[in-house]
Amino acid sequence: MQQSSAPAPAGRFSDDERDAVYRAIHTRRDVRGQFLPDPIPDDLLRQLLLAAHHAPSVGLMQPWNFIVIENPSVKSRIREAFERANQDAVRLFPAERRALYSRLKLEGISEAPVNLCVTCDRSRGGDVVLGRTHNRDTDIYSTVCAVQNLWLAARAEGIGLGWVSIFDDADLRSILHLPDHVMPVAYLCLGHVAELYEEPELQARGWASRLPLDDLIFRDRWGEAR
Ligand SMILES: Cc1cc2c(cc1C)N(C[C@H](O)[C@H](O)[C@H](O)COP(=O)(O)O)c1[nH]c(=O)[nH]c(=O)c1N2
Repeated sequence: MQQSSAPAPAGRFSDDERDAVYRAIHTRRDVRGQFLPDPIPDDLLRQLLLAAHHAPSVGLMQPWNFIVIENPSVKSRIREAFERANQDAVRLFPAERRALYSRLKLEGISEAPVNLCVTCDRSRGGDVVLGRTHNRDTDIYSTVCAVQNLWLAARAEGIGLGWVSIFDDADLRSILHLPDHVMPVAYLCLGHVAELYEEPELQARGWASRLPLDDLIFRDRWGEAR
């Protein structure tokens, strides 16, 4: 017999619950330099990973894996990979931005007690996955949804999280022994934090700023460039 579970009524959030969700969204920050050395208890880390694991995914593919990295020698190889990539990165910016770029702290690999690589197993679910038939990259999008869930849950738990993407993919693959069908999607640094920036650190440091929302909304103006 086929099993089914009927949809339950959509419970409304209380005002406090709703405010808490928005607070997590609006005060979530990318953390690089504010990590404390205190360890993250295993059950708390598991809670965060459970939040990630409840992300939406194409065809319920759940293509993610979570590689937990705490070993200092692995971290130090990752840090070296970052350094190599970052030396290339700085040269790509116009000369007048390079000094500011070089002053930015863009990772907390060694300081964060836990590093996490969130990967996407592109073969999970077989060749044909519902919803992925016409856009193969939806598995990667799903994995990014898991990262965002993790990021928001971490914020609610007082855990800082920083995403580091300045790597040569081949370095991450080789250090973490990833097979070809597994893609490293996000390299994350996690740890307790004493304080958080009130605005994106890149904005506080004059690198970029949040765009006005109204400039990004297009409604019934299909003829116009966007
Ligand atoms: C895909 C992706 C990749 C990266 C980032 C984010 C995302 C989504 N961010 C963090 C990014 O700079 C930050 O989110 C924005 O500046 C906005 O700041 P808040 O996250 O709101 O604090 C980031 N930060 C950093 O210091 N080094 C990095 O390599 C990256 N890479």
